[in-house]
Amino acid sequence: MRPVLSVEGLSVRIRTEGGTARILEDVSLAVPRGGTLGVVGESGCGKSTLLRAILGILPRGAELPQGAILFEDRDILTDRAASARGRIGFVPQDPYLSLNPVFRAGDQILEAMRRHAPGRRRDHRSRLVELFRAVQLPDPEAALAKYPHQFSGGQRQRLLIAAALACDPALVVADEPTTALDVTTQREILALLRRLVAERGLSLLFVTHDFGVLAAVCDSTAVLYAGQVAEAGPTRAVLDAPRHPYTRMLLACHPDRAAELLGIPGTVPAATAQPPGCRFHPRCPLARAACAEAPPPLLPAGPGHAVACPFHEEALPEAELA
Ligand SMILES: Nc1ncnc2c1ncn2[C@@H]1O[C@H](COP(=O)(O)OP(=O)(O)OP(=O)(O)O)[C@@H](O)[C@H]1O
Repeated sequence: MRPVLSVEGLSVRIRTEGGTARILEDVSLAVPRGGTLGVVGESGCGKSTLLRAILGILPRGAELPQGAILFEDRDILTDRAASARGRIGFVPQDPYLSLNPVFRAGDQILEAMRRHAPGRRRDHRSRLVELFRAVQLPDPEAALAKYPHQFSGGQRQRLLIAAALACDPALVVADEPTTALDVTTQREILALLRRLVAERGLSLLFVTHDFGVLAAVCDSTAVLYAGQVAEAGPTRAVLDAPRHPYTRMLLACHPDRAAELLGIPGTVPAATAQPPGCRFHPRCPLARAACAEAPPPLLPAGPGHAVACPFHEEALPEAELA
């Protein structure tokens, strides 16, 4: 079956006063229909920019992206009529910042439903109550009349998940939707997302910097480093048998996978000063001259598993894995 979303050779650049920020470079990945893809990487590696490109909301100064973003087989970068607006649900990172405090939460979602699918208010209303029930908001009828501050953080995130589902999207993209929540609530929201994917056949693109979250939700994973895909494959293969030196070093820092990425020695380069070739080479213990010459292609590393490093079979020095 063809993927619901297929990003092919996507490059995103933004002009800034400090030069051109080369944020994403030749990124390819796919979200299978009814499947979940996680995109993981350190802060600044381009996760949010990837989502913005998919949602068609790149910031001011962005050049026309190179490559293609095929959503239900049409390129939403070039085919205006194929615009994905309203057909891709979005769950934002911070439920506290994503609702207008002066309007009832239900009205805000109903307004969005009306914009995307004109129809009778009563029908939208009953669909929203059904969605509130599906995301397990207590007393769904009463929830319609409440203001955002009358919900807890976890309940607000449930509201936003309901909002993302309201227009019956073919794909839901979620930008670290549990980061702002406490651990227990985080677990509940992840369980909810898993259940919705299973019961509603949702396709989900999930951005995170937390390997634990990734393992809990995503069937497949793409590891992003400085705007390039370092490694991609089934989540279990990427976590249990990581191939790229970057993934191996990250996972060695967090053997229990429960912690967030704290990073490895060095920093992600500024987007205006990306190194040539493999962008990880200045931090890589396996690097050699060739790594600075051209970006390495993704090479097969197992069933459905690919790695952008020709030296991925070499052992890393012990010190890097301590
Ligand atoms: N509008 C912009 N203009 C210039 N550079 C930008 C802009 N937006 C993002 N960047 C740069 O692009 C790179 C990737 O940023 P992005 O926000 O996509 O990363 P991220 O992986 O989502 O990070 P985080 O996990 O911290 O949210 C960073 O170096 C960032 O400074």
